[in-house]
Amino acid sequence: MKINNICCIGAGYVGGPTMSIIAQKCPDIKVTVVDLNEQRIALWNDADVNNIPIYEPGLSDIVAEARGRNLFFSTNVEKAIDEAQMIFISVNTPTKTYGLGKGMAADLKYIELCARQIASIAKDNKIVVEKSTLPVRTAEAIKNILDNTGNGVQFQILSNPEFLAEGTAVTDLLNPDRVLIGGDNTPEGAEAINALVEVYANWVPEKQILTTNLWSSELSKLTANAFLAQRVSSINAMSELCEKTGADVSEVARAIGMDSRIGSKFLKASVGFGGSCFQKDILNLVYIAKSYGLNEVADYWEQVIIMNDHQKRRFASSIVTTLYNTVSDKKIAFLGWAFKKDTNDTRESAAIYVADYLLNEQAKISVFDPQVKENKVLNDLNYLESRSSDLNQKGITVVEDPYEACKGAHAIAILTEWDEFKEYDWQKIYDNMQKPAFVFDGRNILDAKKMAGYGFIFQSVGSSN
Ligand SMILES: NC(=O)C1=CN([C@@H]2O[C@H](COP(=O)(O)OP(=O)(O)OC[C@H]3O[C@@H](n4cnc5c(N)ncnc54)[C@H](O)[C@@H]3O)[C@@H](O)[C@H]2O)C=CC1
Ligand SMILES: O=C(O)[C@H]1O[C@H](OP(=O)(O)OP(=O)(O)OC[C@H]2O[C@@H](n3ccc(=O)[nH]c3=O)[C@H](O)[C@@H]2O)[C@H](O)[C@@H](O)[C@@H]1O
Repeated sequence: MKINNICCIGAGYVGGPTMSIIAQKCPDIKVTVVDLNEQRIALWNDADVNNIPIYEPGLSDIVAEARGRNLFFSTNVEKAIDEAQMIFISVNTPTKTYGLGKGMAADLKYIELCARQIASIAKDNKIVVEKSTLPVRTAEAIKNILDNTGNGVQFQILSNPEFLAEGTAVTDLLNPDRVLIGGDNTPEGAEAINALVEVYANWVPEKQILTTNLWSSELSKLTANAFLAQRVSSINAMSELCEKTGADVSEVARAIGMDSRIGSKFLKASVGFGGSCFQKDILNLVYIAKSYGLNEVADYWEQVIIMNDHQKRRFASSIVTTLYNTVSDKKIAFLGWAFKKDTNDTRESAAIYVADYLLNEQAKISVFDPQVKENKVLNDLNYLESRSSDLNQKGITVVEDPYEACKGAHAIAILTEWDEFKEYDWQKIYDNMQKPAFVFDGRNILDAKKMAGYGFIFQSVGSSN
């Protein structure tokens, strides 16, 4: 079957960039991205393409090329579903905040809503593609809903998890290590798999397109994220030991990374991983393992989260202890709020938790992030419900100039590894701070010797300097 009309439900960090690349690489396919969020869709359609709602290097050029040609953003979900042969579900699957599985299981209510909507609208056979990250065996539930509430048309379910990382979404999508497609082991399943393989084959070499059964595909996504996060927690665990022993975690990472069995990527010690997915996907994995009675498996993976929480807390507490055990009314500058560089996404960013800790200690925090605006910072803090929004607003200010953020501060904490932080005039920053002036580099991006040369008392993660 040749696909010429695709719909994607969910115009977020995955749906938006993924569909933009499909549209760019497959000009013969009409791609419509739909979302219930009118404001988000309006921004995707903004005449000034620089206003698209997601900051990703290179993305606005691609949207400019394809939008209006074969790429469309719309709130008319029904029409797009009706017209499409293939429907990607790319909605959010956050951790449940209520009821059974609260705090661990994935909340599948948005997925179920999509399935019910597709079932009620579809008047011809459709291929439904799980793009969202889902618990293993979700396809079974989706199929049940589609088959039992539909209009008697045939549905094929595919699992096609997304492996892009934010900040590098465009290059990851253009040159993926692999594309994974899982489907039913039936002739109809194979036909659906082939239809999706053909879409990707427009730009991805076929040997990099893996096809598996549905459950392997669903579980591979959770496994990949668990392994990646586990590497960060492993190196962060070693960072604490380095600080005690005089070893330097960057040197250790380099030494072990040259072992080709270990590999050098994803070994950067940090203030802790953030992002919308690592924590949620591991908690989901832990929940699934527990639900099968696999308690040792669950405990093993849960430790990755426990270590990450510890890393964020110990970074924050070391600021307090180093500043003579009190930060009350002291100005602490935060450079960075996003969970990593080159994105405006702040979900689960370590910065939020470090700020929360310091606000409990009555610090006054001044934040600068090149891509994050004030309302997002406040929303992130309010979401934790640690204190009233009034108190959050009193404790934190967000400024548009890094030098202003640091002016008069007792300490600076680097929370995101934005490249521009390395280029600042650190002597000028030092001169305008309270003395002694402290820098806590949660991303190990600054040179310890140079920073000491300017006069700073400098601490980085995983080194006793
Ligand atoms: N953010 C990332 O880098 C990656 C995310 N994923 C997975 O992809 C999925 C989506 O993640 P994001 O794009 O980050 O989420 P997001 O929250 O940025 O976007 C999801 C969008 O779906 C929309 N939506 C929800 N229910 C809807 C409905 N019934 N009809 C129409 N629109 C609806 C929401 O309004 C929202 O705009 C999640 O399962 C996530 O785990 C996978 C790989 C990477
Ligand atoms: O499922 C998802 O959402 C995605 O999750 C991650 O991508 P992302 O969270 O966007 O970004 P990463 O580059 O993985 O970074 C995650 C966090 O780990 C931190 N990190 C990463 C690497 C490292 O060595 N050290 C480290 O502290 C980053 O700063 C960031 O806070 C995975 O890398 C993607 O493959 C996956 O598709």
